[in-house]
Amino acid sequence: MLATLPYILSFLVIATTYWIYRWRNPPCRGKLPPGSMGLPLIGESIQFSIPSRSADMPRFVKTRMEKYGPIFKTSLAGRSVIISTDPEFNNFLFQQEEKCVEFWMMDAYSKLINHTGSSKDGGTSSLGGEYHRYYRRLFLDHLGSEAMFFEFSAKYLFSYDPEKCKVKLWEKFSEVMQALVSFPVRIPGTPFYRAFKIHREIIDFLMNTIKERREVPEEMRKGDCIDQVLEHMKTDPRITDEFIAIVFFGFLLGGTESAASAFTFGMVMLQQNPVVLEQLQRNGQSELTWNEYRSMGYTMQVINEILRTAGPVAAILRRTIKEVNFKGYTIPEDWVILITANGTHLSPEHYEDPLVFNPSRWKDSLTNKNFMPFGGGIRKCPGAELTKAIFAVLLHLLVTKYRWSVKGGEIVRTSLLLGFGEGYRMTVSARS
Ligand code: HEM
Repeated sequence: MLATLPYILSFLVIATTYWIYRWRNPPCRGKLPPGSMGLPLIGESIQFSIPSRSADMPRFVKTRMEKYGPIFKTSLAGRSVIISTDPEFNNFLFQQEEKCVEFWMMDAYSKLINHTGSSKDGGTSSLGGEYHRYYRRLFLDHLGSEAMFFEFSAKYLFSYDPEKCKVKLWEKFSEVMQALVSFPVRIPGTPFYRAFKIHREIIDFLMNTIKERREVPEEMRKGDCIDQVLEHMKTDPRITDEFIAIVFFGFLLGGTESAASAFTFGMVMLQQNPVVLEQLQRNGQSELTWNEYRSMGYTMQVINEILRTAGPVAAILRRTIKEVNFKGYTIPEDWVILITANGTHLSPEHYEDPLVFNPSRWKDSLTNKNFMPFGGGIRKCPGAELTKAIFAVLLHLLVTKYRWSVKGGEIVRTSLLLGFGEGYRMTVSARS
């Protein structure tokens, strides 16, 4: 036995060295983008999750962009990942939906919401591409241009009343969001475990709401989204209560947090830039009508600038379903690509003085190829126009009817989200 020990040890050393080598140099038929795969197994997950307390792009992205350029590799939560801040590559990827890349959620997120959109997994066990199609149809058919942010959306979807309902949905959603990039292990005490339990509570709450509504006589229903869904259910047996609960969960999680945090960020920026605020006030003297909205040149410039600087959706995730070749790099199949518009919107290469809040930079055109706050291609945010309309109305009301001052707070960015630490405290009072 003793005689074989040196052989066993040598074998272990060689196998471990080879494993580490393979970890650092993943197999690829061409040239992978530069970058570091970090430590075996955990990769660079820890560095990725460290928040930055500034309005600038997340530190994780900034330091790597400076070192490696706009496209780089890393490893996060057990996955091989390419991060792209290159607008050309991002626009290329938006056009490659379902050809070379597909929608992807971090493993923790898919496990949390019991949803895998991946064709590799055969679509989701129960939902898959159907989830996406139903989701979009329901959104565009029903929400039209009236819904707003979290509680407004919840009210519109299923007549949720935050004042009367004992379940404080918003607080629960915030907790779930904090666990979106975590290792998907269901061990008590971990953020994932807690988020998993809260997610189940929310789904049960939503399923219960659907069940209760079913018992209400048709003539007494509220005409909200649930009522429409109950009609669909009569003719389509695939639409179950759980399916709808998951769709609503997706709506609330996907849109409302981004819009609310971008708007909060905008209020802070306006307070810090009195010249912009004054110009908005001058523009907003008349009553707001549809024609007025369409011609709100400066307001639209302010909205663009809020979306550019706030960048509430810091990551759009895709998985390669085929090898992707771009600008001399090869990205193998089954890698995750994290598209971060912040890396473009806050880069001096694409915007002069990117941290300066300057709506006038949009005076000649409100669009350009380096501006993608709502993503692009077939997955582009269906709430984009709605968000801009709501922002326009809210800004108009705020600057004409109210004054506000920021009492304290800080901007906290992670590589995925825009947040405000303990919250931003503001006082808002009506103008006399
Ligand atoms: C500042 C506000 C918002 C920003 C920056 C934003 C951004 C985005 C982005 C980048 C995507 C694409 C994700 C991807 O390609 O994987 C997306 C998708 C989506 N957004 Fe928004 N969004 C905002 C507001 C909203 C609002 C208010 C709603 C609804 C009330 C909404 C509903 C959705 C939905 C349902 C999707 C999924 C679309 C799909 O899967 O095809 N968004 N959003």
